[in-house]
Amino acid sequence: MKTFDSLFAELSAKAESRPAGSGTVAQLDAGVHAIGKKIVEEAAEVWMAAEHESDEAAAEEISQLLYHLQVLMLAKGLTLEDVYDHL
Ligand SMILES: N=c1c2ncn([C@@H]3O[C@H](COP(=O)(O)OP(=O)(O)OP(=O)(O)O)[C@@H](O)[C@H]3O)c2ncn1[C@@H]1O[C@H](COP(=O)(O)O)[C@@H](O)[C@H]1O
Repeated sequence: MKTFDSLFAELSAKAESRPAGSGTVAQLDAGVHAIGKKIVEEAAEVWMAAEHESDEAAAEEISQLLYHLQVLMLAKGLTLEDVYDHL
């Protein structure tokens, strides 16, 4: 099963190797402003799913929000440690 850390390692490698067809590379190329808008959109979907949909739907939306947060971290050059320092 994929974890937060293993997904970050996977996305870091994609950012480095820039494989064709990667949505992550496309998002990184779109930049911080576009990624930030996606985060706000995904956060709203988490809220709506948690309040009005199934637990499974909420979990799926949460996974998408975590993914987009990681893309923003990569766009900003932030590491897991940079974030974990504040937990
Ligand atoms: N976990 C994710 C993940 N979660 C969410 N997303 C993206 O977020 C979008 C979800 O947004 P929405 O629900 O709003 O769907 P949508 O409106 O159709 O999205 P868009 O039209 O905005 O693309 C999906 O279309 C994906 O593009 C993800 N994209 C990739 N991953 C994982 O990241 C890894 C690398 O992916 P690639 O870079 O694409 O190879 C792989 O392991 C993937 O499983």
